[in-house]
Amino acid sequence: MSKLFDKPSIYFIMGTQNTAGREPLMVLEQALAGGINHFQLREKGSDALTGDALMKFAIECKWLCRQYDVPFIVNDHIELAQAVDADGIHVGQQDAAATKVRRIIGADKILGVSVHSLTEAKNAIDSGADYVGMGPVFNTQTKEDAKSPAGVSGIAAVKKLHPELPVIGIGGITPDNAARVWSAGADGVAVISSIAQAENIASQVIRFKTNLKAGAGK
Ligand SMILES: Cc1ncsc1CCOP(=O)(O)O
Ligand SMILES: C=C1C=NC(C(F)(F)F)=NC1=N
Ligand SMILES: [Mg+2]
Repeated sequence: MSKLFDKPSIYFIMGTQNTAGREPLMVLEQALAGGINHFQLREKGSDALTGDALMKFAIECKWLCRQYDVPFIVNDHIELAQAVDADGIHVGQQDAAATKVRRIIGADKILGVSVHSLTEAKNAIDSGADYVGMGPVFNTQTKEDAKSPAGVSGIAAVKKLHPELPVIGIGGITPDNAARVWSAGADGVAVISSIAQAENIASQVIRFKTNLKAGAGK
């Protein structure tokens, strides 16, 4: 299997509440056409899909990702990830313990863990995480209970101690600041609103790629 995060990964994350009223599957298809490298279904909030509607939506997202050979990751909901045979699951510190999740999903699925410190990063590695997400890096309105922006120092610190651990930056990332996350050593950038709410979604993904490639040269 190719390296999970061939640098720099554009990791698109979306739920039905992030698309500013546009058809979510159209948004995902456009992002895939633009060349995202990973997709995470993060269905949260009061008007989030549930039950059969969520299951149906998740299956449709998964098949779109399959058409573009992009890993399909489910946030939080292990049972949903299992039910639709997702490629992986992403859990936060308040979700099921990563060790338990790894045992449930098995060795071949992707396990991502949100971390906010070196200790949490170490625990994630010991729990069998394939990558960690760190943020919010910049200001974000997308996650109501987000911690205050931490900048890129945490990413640099984790990469220094664990150079082999893929680290994804998240929170307020746009084409204009993505290179800063990249030059701090991140293996990829996770993006919700800057892609999901872009005028032209595919071109916005291409803008991320172009700016990251340019930033990589620095
Ligand atoms: C899920 C999450 N975790 C930390 S910030 C964030 C939201 C990121 O959304 P956006 O890319 O729109 O700032
Ligand atoms: C809260 C989150 C933090 N990081 C990530 C990822 F980008 F996948 F690492 N996803 C999340 N849902
Ligand atoms: Mg969570």
